[in-house]
Amino acid sequence: MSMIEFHNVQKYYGDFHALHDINLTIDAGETVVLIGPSGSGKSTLIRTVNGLERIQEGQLIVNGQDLANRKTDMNRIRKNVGMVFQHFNLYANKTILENIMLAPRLVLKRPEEENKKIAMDMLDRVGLADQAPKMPAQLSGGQQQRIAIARSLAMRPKALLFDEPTSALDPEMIDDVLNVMKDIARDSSMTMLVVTHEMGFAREVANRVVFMADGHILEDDTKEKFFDGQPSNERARQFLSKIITH
Ligand SMILES: Nc1ncnc2c1ncn2[C@@H]1O[C@H](COP(=O)(O)OP(=O)(O)OP(=O)(O)O)[C@@H](O)[C@H]1O
Repeated sequence: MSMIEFHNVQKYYGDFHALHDINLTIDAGETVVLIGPSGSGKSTLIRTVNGLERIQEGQLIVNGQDLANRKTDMNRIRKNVGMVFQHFNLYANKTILENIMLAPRLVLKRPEEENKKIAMDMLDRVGLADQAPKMPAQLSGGQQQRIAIARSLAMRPKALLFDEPTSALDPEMIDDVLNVMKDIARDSSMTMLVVTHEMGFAREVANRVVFMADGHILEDDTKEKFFDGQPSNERARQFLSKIITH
């Protein structure tokens, strides 16, 4: 069953054509890594999936709902599709536990006791159950990003979008966040679309690697073909050799 389907999608910012004729299908449970040079449209593409950016032409079906249709309820989409950003934006004046319980309480009206239990389970899943009573500023950047992931998981989404989740972190914290993401990716019930330059993550857990440049998808391969064979697109080959040697 497909979770995300782009059919001939076009996206413009004013006159600027940011996404050109995007066709991409992601099945439920798949992990897809999206790569490409700066400005190629990766953030734009990922942000269309939960309606943070609207598309102008084509069809975008997420969890069975058509996002091109203005009548589609975006709140329903966002309940099922979580997003983790580069900057985690936790509420500074609330404890870690409160940060995680807030959205399920307000959006899902989840009963308090159950909400707390799920929040603690998710904290445990990201290895930070002992941090529950602390304030965000008492945690490192890597820990805060793991809290942001737990916060998304607490909504029990069907899909998670990650937009460069480790690129604002100090190097020694990156692996802790990637390990949490790998654990989620191995859970076959979760669909993941991840913008990252961390090719170790892609090699280990991605089902597919998608390469974008100038708003076009130029390559969409299984990870085996992408890493062990050769991407057929010349720009994808060049990009790959650059990010792997650096
Ligand atoms: N709100 C906006 N208004 C106008 N142009 C935009 C807007 N957001 C992005 N763009 C342009 O769209 C293009 C794609 O940007 P996008 O951020 O999606 O690329 P990206 O591949 O994620 O880049 P990076 O790796 O640097 O984050 C860029 O040329 C960018 O300048």
